[in-house]
Amino acid sequence: MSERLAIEPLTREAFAPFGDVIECRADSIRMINGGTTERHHALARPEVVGEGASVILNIFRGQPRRFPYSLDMMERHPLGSQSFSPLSGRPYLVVVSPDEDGRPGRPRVFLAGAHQGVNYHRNVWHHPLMALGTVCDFLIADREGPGNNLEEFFFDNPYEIEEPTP
Ligand SMILES: NC(=O)N[C@@H](O)C(=O)O
Ligand code: NI
Repeated sequence: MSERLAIEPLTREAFAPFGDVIECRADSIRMINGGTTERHHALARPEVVGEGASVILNIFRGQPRRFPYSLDMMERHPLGSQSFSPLSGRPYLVVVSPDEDGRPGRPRVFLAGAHQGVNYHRNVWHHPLMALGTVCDFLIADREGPGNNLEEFFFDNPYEIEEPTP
């Protein structure tokens, strides 16, 4: 019997140990363009390390996950951060874990709204993209460059995630 993981609402505070939430905030506003535009400034800072590395922008077109979902692995990117910003107007799941002696600890599952992006800090354990309901596009900022930027870990006992209730 797999251990079921609860789904939490995504908040800046709860996600802080793992990265940034990219969403409009009253304290991030800078009025620009003659007062016609709110600039929500520096909500996250992409990070890449290593000679010849650069930050790139990508679009991921994700297939929806099926539920109940068996969470059997996590990954991390030791050489760079990775951000996901939804482009399709739908919520999605974000799954992260603390590091425990080089392996992911108990995962935490967050339900992200269509107005919320996330930026995983460098080397933070997370599950690959989890789109919900239909094919969804996401704008991704992550790293291109030399070296291996992907570490995966497979659990001996997968966890289970139930379908999120809307
Ligand atoms: N492989 C890849 O670029 N995607 C993953 O890193 C992910 O977090 O979805
Ligand atoms: Ni990733």
